[in-house]
Amino acid sequence: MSAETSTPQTSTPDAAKPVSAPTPMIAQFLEIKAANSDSLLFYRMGDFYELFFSDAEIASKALGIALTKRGKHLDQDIPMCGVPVHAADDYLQKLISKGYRVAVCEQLEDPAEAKKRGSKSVVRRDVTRLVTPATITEEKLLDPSDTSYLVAVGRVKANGDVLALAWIDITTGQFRLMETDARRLLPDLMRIGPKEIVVAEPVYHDEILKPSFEQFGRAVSLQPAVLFDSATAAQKLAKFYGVQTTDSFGDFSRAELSAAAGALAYIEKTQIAERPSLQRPERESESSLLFIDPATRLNLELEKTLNGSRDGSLLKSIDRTVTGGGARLLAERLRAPLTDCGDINQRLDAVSFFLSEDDLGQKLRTLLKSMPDMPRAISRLSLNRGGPRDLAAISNGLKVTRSIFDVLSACEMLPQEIQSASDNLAMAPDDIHQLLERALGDELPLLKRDGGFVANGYNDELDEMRGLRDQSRRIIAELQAKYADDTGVKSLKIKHNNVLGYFIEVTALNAGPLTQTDEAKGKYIHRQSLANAMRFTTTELADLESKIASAAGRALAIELGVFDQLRDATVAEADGLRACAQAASVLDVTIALAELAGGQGYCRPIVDDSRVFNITAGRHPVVEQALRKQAGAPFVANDCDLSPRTDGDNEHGAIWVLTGPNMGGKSTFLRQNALIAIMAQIGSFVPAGAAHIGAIDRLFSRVGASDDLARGRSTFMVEMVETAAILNQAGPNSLVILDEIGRGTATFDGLSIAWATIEYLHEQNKCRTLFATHFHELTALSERHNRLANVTIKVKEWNGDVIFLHEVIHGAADRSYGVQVARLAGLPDAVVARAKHVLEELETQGRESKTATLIDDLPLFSTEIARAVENKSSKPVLTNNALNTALDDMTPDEMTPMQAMEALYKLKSIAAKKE
Ligand SMILES: Nc1ncnc2c1ncn2[C@@H]1O[C@H](COP(=O)(O)OP(=O)(O)OP(=O)(O)O)[C@@H](O)[C@H]1O
Repeated sequence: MSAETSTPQTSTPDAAKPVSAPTPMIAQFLEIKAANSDSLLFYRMGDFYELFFSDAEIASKALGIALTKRGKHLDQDIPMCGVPVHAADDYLQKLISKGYRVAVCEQLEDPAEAKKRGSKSVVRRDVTRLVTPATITEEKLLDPSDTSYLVAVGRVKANGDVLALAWIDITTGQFRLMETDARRLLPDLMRIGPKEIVVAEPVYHDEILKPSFEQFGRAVSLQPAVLFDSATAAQKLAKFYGVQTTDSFGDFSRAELSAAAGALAYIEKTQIAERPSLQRPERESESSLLFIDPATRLNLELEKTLNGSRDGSLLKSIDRTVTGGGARLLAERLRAPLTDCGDINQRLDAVSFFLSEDDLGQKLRTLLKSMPDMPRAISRLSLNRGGPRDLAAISNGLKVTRSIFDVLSACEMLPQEIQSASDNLAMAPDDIHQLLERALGDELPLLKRDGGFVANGYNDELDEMRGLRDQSRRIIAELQAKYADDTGVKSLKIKHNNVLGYFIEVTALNAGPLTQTDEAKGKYIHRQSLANAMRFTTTELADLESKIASAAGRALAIELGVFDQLRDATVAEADGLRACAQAASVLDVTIALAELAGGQGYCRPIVDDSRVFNITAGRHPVVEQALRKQAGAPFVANDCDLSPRTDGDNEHGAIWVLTGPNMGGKSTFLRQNALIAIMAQIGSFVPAGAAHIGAIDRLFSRVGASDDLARGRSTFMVEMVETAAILNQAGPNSLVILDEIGRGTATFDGLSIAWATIEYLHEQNKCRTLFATHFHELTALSERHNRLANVTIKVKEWNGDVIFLHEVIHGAADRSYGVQVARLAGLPDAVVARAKHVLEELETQGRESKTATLIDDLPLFSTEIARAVENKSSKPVLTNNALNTALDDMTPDEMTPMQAMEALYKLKSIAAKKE
C-alpha cells in the first residue's frame, strides 16, 4: 500500500460485480492480482510477462507498447499487453522510475506437469518478487555511483514520541539505525537520500510528521503498523541473522528496533523466498555529523543542482573516484560531513599522504580501475539473482584487493586511515578467490542457465559429459559427410532447430536420391517439406541426438550444481568480502581527493575545536572549474574571516554584512564559504590559499529564491520559514549564510526584518554569519555591534558602464548598480533611461540620513527583546477608543467586499485623527 499521493493504483476489473465463470487462467490471474492490488502484475506466460485489464492499460501507456486483447471476461474484451522475458529489465526500470511497483509472477512448474492434472488445469504460478524502487538489484537497473536506501520509520509512544530510522541498502548490504525526532525527521531523511520510505499508516498520518513524508511523494509506501512492532522486533532481528539473541549487535532503543523490524519485514515481503545478505545493523550518532538543514542541502546544490541535474553540483565537480563503491562512499561522505576533529584530521592525513606519494597513489588507482562492484555482486548472489559474472566479479575483486594489499604492505609508514583499510584487505577470504579462480572458465555467460562457465578440469563428471557432447558433434559432422557420399548430394547438410532437433536437409531438386528407392525411403525418414527444401532423419541420427541431448542436459545440471556450491561458499564470506570492498572504496575516495587537491591547487584546511573561520584566497569549487572550462577570466579568490571577536568575557563568531552590486559575486562568495566548510569536514582539501575552520556543528543557509506552491507557501513565506528555522536552531558553533533576507516584500518591511534578523544573530545565536544584502542601510549596524563588519564587492565604473571585479573588500557599497545590470540584460533603452531618472530622484531624497536617524532612534536590541517577551504574555490592548467602538460595530461576515473596503477606509480615518 502506498501513500495516497504516491504509487498510481491499479485495479482488477469491476470488483463489485461477481466474476461469472472466468477461464481457469483468468481466475488464477484475478486471485493473484487481488493479493497484489497495489502493484502491476507481470504474469509469466512462456517467454513473455503478460499484463491484463487495467494493468495492461497502464503499462502500455507508460511503456509505449501495443495494447491488444485476449479473450473475454464478463462479456468484455480483456485488454492485454506483454513484454518479452529477456527484455523485462528495461521495462521494469521504466515502470519503477515512473513510480509503479511491479509484482513478478512466475510459472512454478513445467506446463507438462500441469497437463498431467488434466487438460484444463493451469500451470501453477505465484508472485516470486515485488519490484520496488529500493529493492532492485539488477546491474542494468542500478546507478553504480548511487546508493539505494530503503528507510523504515519506527515510532514508540511510551514517554513522548520517540522516532527512529533504519536504513538498508540491499544492493550493498549496509544497515544503519539512529534515533531522530519530529524536527530532525526531514533533515535526516534528506541526508540519507532514500529511494523508498516505509512507514506505518498512523505514523504517516500524524499531522506533525506528514509534511516531512510528503516531500518524498511516491517514494513513501504505507505499511501495516504490525510490521513495526517493537515488542517482537529483537526476535525478528535475531531470526533474520540466525542468532539466538541480538545482544552482541549493540544496545538499541525500542524505537530503533521498531524501525529495524519494519525495514526487514518490508524486505522479506518484497523478496518473498529469498533473503539478502545484510551487515549487522550499526548505530549512527547524530552528534558526530554536521547537521545540514534540508533547505541548505538543496540550495548549496551538493549532489544535484536546483533543477535536478548532477552536472553543476559540488559532488560532480569534486568526484575523481574510479570505482562505483568509491563514488557511493564519496556521495555518502558529502551527505554526512563529520564534526569530530580527530576523525576529520585522520581523513586529511590520508589525503596528504597520497598527495606526497603520488606514484603510489597512481599505482593503486590503476589497480582500482579494474575493481568490480563486489557488494552488488554479493547482493545478487545472496538473492539468487546472480549469474556466473557475479562470481567472476568476486574472484576478480579479490585478485585486485590482493594486489592492492601487496602494494600497501611494501610501504613503511601508512596513515591510520590507510593502515586500517590495509588491515581489512589482509582479511580477504583468499580460499574463495582460489576456489573461484579454479572453478570459473574464461568466457562467462550472463545467465547460469546458458552453461559453459565452469572451467575444464574442475569437475570430472562435467568433463566427461562435455567430452561426450563434443565427440557427438564430431560424429554428426562425419555422418553428414557419409550421407553426402552415399546419396551423391554434395550440398546435403545436417542441421538443428528447436522443433525438429537434428535433421538432414537437401534442396527439393536434390531430394531424389533420398526418396526414389525403397532402400533410400527406409533409411531417410521424411520429416518436413519446405518450398525449396526437404528434411529427413535417420534412426542413427535420432540415436545420436538423444545421446547429445542427455550429455548436454547432464552437463548443464552439473554446472548448475557447481554454481550453487560456489554461490553458497561466496555468500558465506559476505562480511569479509564487504570489508575488503569498503577498504577499496576508502582508498579510492582518498586517492581521488588527493588527485583533486593536486589538480585544482587546493590546500589542507586546519580543522580544530575553536570557533575560527578564516579562509584566505577562497574560491568556489564549481564556479572556478566552470570558468576554467570556458577559458575566460579566472576566478577571483577572496578572503573571509568570521573568527571570534572578544565580546565581554566570551568570544563569539563574527558577522560579515556583504553589500555590493548585482552580479558582483555576493551569492558566489556566500556559497563558496559554506562549501569550503563542508569540504573540510568531509576530510577534503579545500579551494583556498589557506583555511582555518573551527569545526561547525550546524550549517544553515538561506540562499536562492524558491516557492513551495504545492504546500501553499509563497516565495516570501518560504524565505521566512527558512529564516525562522535558522534563528531558532543556530548555536555558537554554527555557520549561517543568509542571502538577501527580506527582498520578497515591501522595502521597509524587508529592511526591518533583515535588520532585526542581524541583531538577533549577533545577540542571541552568536554564530559565525555571512549576510548579503541590497539594503545598504544595514551597514550602519556595524557602528553599534562590535562583532559585525561590513564588506563589499569592488566594481569599476567606466564610460557609464560597470565592470565587476568580484573582489571582496572591507567597506560598504553605496549603490547596487541594478540599473546598469538591467541594461546589460537588454531592458529597452526607454525603461533604462526612465529608471535612471527615478533613481536619481530617490537618491536625492537622502535615504542615508534616514538610516542615521533610524540607528539613533532605535533602542538597543536587548531592550527590544525584553519588551517582546513582556508583550507576549499580555493581551494586545487597543488604546484608541473610537477605533474600538468602530470595530465593535463591524460584523465582517455580513459585509460585501465593497462594504469591507469602506469600513477599512473609515478605520484609517479614525486612526489618522487620533494621531
Ligand atoms: N570571485 C569571482 N570570480 C569570477 N567570477 C565570479 C566571481 N564571483 C562571481 N562571479 C561570476 O559573477 C556572476 C554573478 O555572481 P553572483 O550570482 O554571485 O552575483 P550576486 O552579487 O549574488 O548577484 P545578484 O545580487 O544579482 O544576485 C556569476 O555567474 C559568476 O560567474
